[in-house]
Amino acid sequence: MALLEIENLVVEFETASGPFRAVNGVSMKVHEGEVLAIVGESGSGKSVSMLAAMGLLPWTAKVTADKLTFNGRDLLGMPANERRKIIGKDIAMIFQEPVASLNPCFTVGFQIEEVLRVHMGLDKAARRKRAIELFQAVGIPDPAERLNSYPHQMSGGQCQRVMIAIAIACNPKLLIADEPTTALDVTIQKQILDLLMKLQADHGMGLIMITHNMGVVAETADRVVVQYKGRKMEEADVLTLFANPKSNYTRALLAALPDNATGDRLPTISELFVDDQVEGAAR
Ligand SMILES: Nc1ncnc2c1ncn2[C@@H]1O[C@H](COP(=O)(O)OP(=O)(O)OP(=O)(O)O)[C@@H](O)[C@H]1O
Repeated sequence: MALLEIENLVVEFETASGPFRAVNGVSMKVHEGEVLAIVGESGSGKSVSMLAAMGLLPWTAKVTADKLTFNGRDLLGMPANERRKIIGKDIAMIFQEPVASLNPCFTVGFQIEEVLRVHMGLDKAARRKRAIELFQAVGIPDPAERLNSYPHQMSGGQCQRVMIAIAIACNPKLLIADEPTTALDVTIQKQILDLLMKLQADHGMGLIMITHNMGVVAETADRVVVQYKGRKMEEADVLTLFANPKSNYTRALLAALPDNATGDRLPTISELFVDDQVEGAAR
């Protein structure tokens, strides 16, 4: 059975100029221990698809799907309090802006221990012990001391490590990483990706890697979903996608990689891809 199964997901936002369809009939599956990359340019609906699955969109979003299940359980049909028990525990998410994702008013120790209190029911001493273990696991030096720091006292890379520690605190079955390295320095990006891949392998988690970066896809993914303007354009295992892309949009994404540049100037996606091909999108 798939860990997360999505069929024909549609997300519409109510806006001042009328309804806006951000996700248009997307389907995908993620299995235990599998790394699925969702790739596409900014605005293609990658984050909104996953926030919809997590139930984290604002009330202006209308979410429908033929199927939206986690471990066989219907996420859309279940009461909000049931869903909250799954989100943050069995499914965890990390975001692009690690500093902004943490609460500036509380120490990072308080924030990780709160997750352990709410979802795991650990007492104070057990929470502290586990928090130190988790900080060690994500490579934060002097973990016992660092627990007393506020987010602004840590670098972006350290804050992302804290976010990852919080995300894995309850041993999730599925981790959704939304552009986890985009806001970080290039040298730190590789360290964070390596850390995520190590944790995924050690814990056998399913991992959904949302990215606009084909390099990240090549380094991490088993399978890839390519999205454009809210639609799924293509889905393939990573080797097939790079060797034999089916959709023109995927070909355009690959041709825009610096390694594939042939002339003086790198072509843009819009030069390489004509939009009317979106009608041929995969379901
Ligand atoms: N609350 C909202 N109200 C209205 N439109 C929204 C809302 N949230 C997102 N959108 C729109 O939905 C579309 C998809 O956004 P989404 O964030 O999923 O894109 P993305 O592919 O993840 O790109 P990025 O990498 O830039 O986040 C965008 O056009 C965005 O402006």
